[in-house]
Amino acid sequence: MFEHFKRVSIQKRSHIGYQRFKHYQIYQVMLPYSNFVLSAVSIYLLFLVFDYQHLEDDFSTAVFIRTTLSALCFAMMLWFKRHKPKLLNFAEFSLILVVYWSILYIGQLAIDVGDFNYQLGGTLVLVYVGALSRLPFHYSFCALTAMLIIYLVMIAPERIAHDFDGEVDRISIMVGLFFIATISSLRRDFETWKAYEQYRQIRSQRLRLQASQKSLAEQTITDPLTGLKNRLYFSQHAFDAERYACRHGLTYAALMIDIDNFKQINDLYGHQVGDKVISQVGDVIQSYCGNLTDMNIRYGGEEFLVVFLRIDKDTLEQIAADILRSVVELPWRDTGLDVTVSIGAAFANAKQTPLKKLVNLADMALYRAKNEGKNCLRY
Ligand SMILES: Nc1nc2c(ncn2[C@@H]2O[C@H](COP(=O)(O)OP(=O)(O)OP(=O)(O)O)[C@@H](O)[C@H]2O)c(=O)[nH]1
Repeated sequence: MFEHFKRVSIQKRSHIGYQRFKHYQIYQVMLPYSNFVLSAVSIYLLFLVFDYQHLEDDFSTAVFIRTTLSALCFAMMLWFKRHKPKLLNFAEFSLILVVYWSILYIGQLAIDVGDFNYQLGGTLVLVYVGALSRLPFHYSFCALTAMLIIYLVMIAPERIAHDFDGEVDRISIMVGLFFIATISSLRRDFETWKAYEQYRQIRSQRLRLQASQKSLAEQTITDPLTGLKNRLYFSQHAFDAERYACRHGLTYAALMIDIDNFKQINDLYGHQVGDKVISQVGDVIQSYCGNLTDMNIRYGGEEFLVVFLRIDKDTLEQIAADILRSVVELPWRDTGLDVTVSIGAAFANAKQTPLKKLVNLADMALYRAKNEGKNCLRY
């Protein structure tokens, strides 16, 4: 128990933690259970039947008070639920007090006609606060205290004058009820905190799981060496890209880029240097194509594929020329390592040529570039 108190007070001190708890209390506790308030209001309205028995001439006043207040409670709770759920605690707290006051007021009317036992309905409101309401403890405690005071001011003096012993009994029962309802509210608060703790843990586990699923999914479509998308990504998105290009009647284009004499680089300088070359060529391609496409793929070992859905021939040629030049200018020159790439390009109308065929055309053009001296662009 002490541990629980300590934990609650530590969490309450942390402002953000407390704000989150408040949010939980409103949206996960108060909101779903707010219809209970309406059932309590219905019971309050049903007491009209007894008003008729007890009040004789003042019956119409009671009818007016009960119907007006019930309508107000219904309307207010529904309105707050819909428009201002954050104020639901305050709304229920106010309604409890107004309803309690009205019961005692009707009780006073009964006293005026000589009936001293018609305010006991007020104790049902105390029971409601302890047993049914989902108000946080500080609201419940304030409401219970206020109700006790209202009773002591409005009803107790007249009843003491009428029946001292009976009223002392009644007040002691009310005080007992006050303590029981207070303790119930406190226990409810602890349970809410506990439920919130569990909810928070489950939620953070779920978020962690979602994040790791997302990063795993990202990893499966990303090439770890270059950070570009891999062939799996291409096969997953090729159909959508093709359909989009067809629907919009686009002429799409593909560049197939392959590092020249790469086996030799591996053999002469080792695989680590080979990896660095692949990674740097990937950076060059990304720097020229990244803004124009998200189909920037490491297609094979030292082979890259770029698909453009909207591009004109001049821009494509400019990009290819920039890539050829930038790869040659890579800082490897100082080490005596010559890095160049060959590029095959293809253009096609999406309605007539499937994307797979476009890629084949680019591949064939790459083959020509390799055969015609490498370090060049061919169609
Ligand atoms: N370091 C490294 N080498 C790789 C990787 N993937 C493939 N390779 C190597 O790349 C080389 C490709 O060689 P080839 O297909 O003969 O092509 P090439 O030597 O570039 O010849 P051309 O394409 O005709 O210019 C092979 O030796 C593969 O082992 C990789 O991720 N890292």
